[in-house]
Amino acid sequence: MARRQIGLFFGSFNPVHTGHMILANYMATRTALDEVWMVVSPQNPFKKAGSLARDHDRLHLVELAIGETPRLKASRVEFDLPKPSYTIDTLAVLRDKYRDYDFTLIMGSDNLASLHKWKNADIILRDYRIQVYRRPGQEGGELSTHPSVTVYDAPLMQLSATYVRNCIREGHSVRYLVPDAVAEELEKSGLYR
Ligand SMILES: Nc1ncnc2c1ncn2[C@@H]1O[C@H](COP(=O)(O)OP(=O)(O)OP(=O)(O)O)[C@@H](O)[C@H]1O
Ligand SMILES: O=C(O)c1ccc[n+]([C@@H]2O[C@H](COP(=O)([O-])O)[C@@H](O)[C@H]2O)c1
Repeated sequence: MARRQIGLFFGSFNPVHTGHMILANYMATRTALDEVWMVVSPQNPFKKAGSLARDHDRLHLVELAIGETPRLKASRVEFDLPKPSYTIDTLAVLRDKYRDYDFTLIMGSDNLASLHKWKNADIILRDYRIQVYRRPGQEGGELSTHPSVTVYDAPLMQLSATYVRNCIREGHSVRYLVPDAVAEELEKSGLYR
């Protein structure tokens, strides 16, 4: 039987937005992947924790965003690992736990451009395939042509979690910037206000 192909889309998802969902769904339905797991990272090693909502709140929003969408899943695997969240360590845990699955990384071209600074980047590039999604105005740098990297052209959306957080703080609507269920929950909970 063919091994199940899982795409891992790591992110702070602070909060998850429509750009993330377009990317996750594109990778899950238009490439050789069987599923995409959206892995919520408690703490990106490169980002300040300052405006970061609680892990469980961010995970809940990702679960709401996914709803019943086929092939998409939310993962909390990093919640039980040391912080900050080093991707190589998470990959080792997942490989060990799911021996029948093949894991591929999914990332935006902005993250590819700084991948060389990640912990054990050389091992990540040697042992894993990486599916990259072009982010407006952000090229992936030299690694775009690495043999482990495939760059996909998917619909572009100029949107960031920072922009969504700023909208909320300034009292503007985020409807359509995030999935409906996420917009409702953000309004109800007062998160990022
Ligand atoms: N609009 C977008 N379109 C496609 N990919 C995106 C978009 N925004 C973020 N990504 C990708 O999603 C992943 C997780 O990103 P992250 O959670 O940091 O979102 P972000 O919107 O960039 O957040 P922030 O503004 O807080 O830095 C990264 O690989 C990033 O490249
Ligand atoms: O492993 C590393 O060294 C490393 C360095 C920078 C970022 N990452 C991971 O990359 C993912 C994307 O982060 P973010 O905040 O841009 O959504 C998140 O899971 C981080 O933990 C991982």
